[in-house]
Amino acid sequence: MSMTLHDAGDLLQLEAATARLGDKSFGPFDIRVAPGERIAILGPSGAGKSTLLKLMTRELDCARGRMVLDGKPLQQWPLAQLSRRRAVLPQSNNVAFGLLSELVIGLGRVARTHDRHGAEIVAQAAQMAHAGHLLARRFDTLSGGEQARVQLARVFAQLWDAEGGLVLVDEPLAALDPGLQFELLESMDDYATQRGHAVIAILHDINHALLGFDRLLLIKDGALTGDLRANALALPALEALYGICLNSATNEHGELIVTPGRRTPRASARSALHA
Ligand SMILES: Nc1ncnc2c1ncn2[C@@H]1O[C@H](COP(=O)(O)OP(=O)(O)OP(=O)(O)O)[C@@H](O)[C@H]1O
Repeated sequence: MSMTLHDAGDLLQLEAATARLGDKSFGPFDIRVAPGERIAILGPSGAGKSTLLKLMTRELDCARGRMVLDGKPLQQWPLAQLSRRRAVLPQSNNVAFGLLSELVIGLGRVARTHDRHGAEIVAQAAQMAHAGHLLARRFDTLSGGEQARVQLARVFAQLWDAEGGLVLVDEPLAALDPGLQFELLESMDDYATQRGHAVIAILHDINHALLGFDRLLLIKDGALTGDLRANALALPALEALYGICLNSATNEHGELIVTPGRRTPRASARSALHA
């Protein structure tokens, strides 16, 4: 009897995927990603979020288990083909000294041999990432937030003319001011929705996760501790994940907004002095 190793509907499937870094083990992760899904990965610092993302991007090998992208084991994808199907924004990018932003964004297109519309796509991707005015600037002279926008434009350019792809991003909004964070959250959403791309993003901001994503993967101590819809029912699990309180409200657009707070009042040094 032949066994199906993946669900035909899945874009990405992790089957007991386990990573090892030094003496630490991460996983086993059992995760299925459907085409077009928007997934946020949340968890405390050092929990293993980037490690999980690196497994999904093939930057790290599975010590055990396996990963399947669109029906084919991830390891078997030829690199050029893979880069036309999935794009990755790592947590930090080291770009060769002196490259123009336009060229950095164009790096997203290198797997295409006859890229007739490449220049046009680079310009459009830059616009979408609010980096259109940075194209002629040297990347290494840009601020952290400007560099983040150029890198996001590179990711946009990579899968600009693809459909049903996978976008994996590690803290894409961390270096941006609050206004730009909302703008780029919207850009990522528009970009992915127009093309049917799934998005998996590591985030530290719970509000961004609730606002722009359908599903939350909660990571703690190297393991998946929750796989939930991104709605009010997820709040107790989020409180437990970070050891905090979340006060919630609904804004005038009907969106759920949370305010993180401490679980217990702060025992301040001042009150201890007067005790
Ligand atoms: N190459 C490595 N060798 C050994 N340990 C590592 C290695 N890379 C990461 N780690 C450790 O593995 C743990 C998980 O790291 P990871 O980067 O996945 O965390 P994270 O959840 O993304 O954290 P943050 O939110 O701070 O970015 C951390 O304790 C980290 O120090």
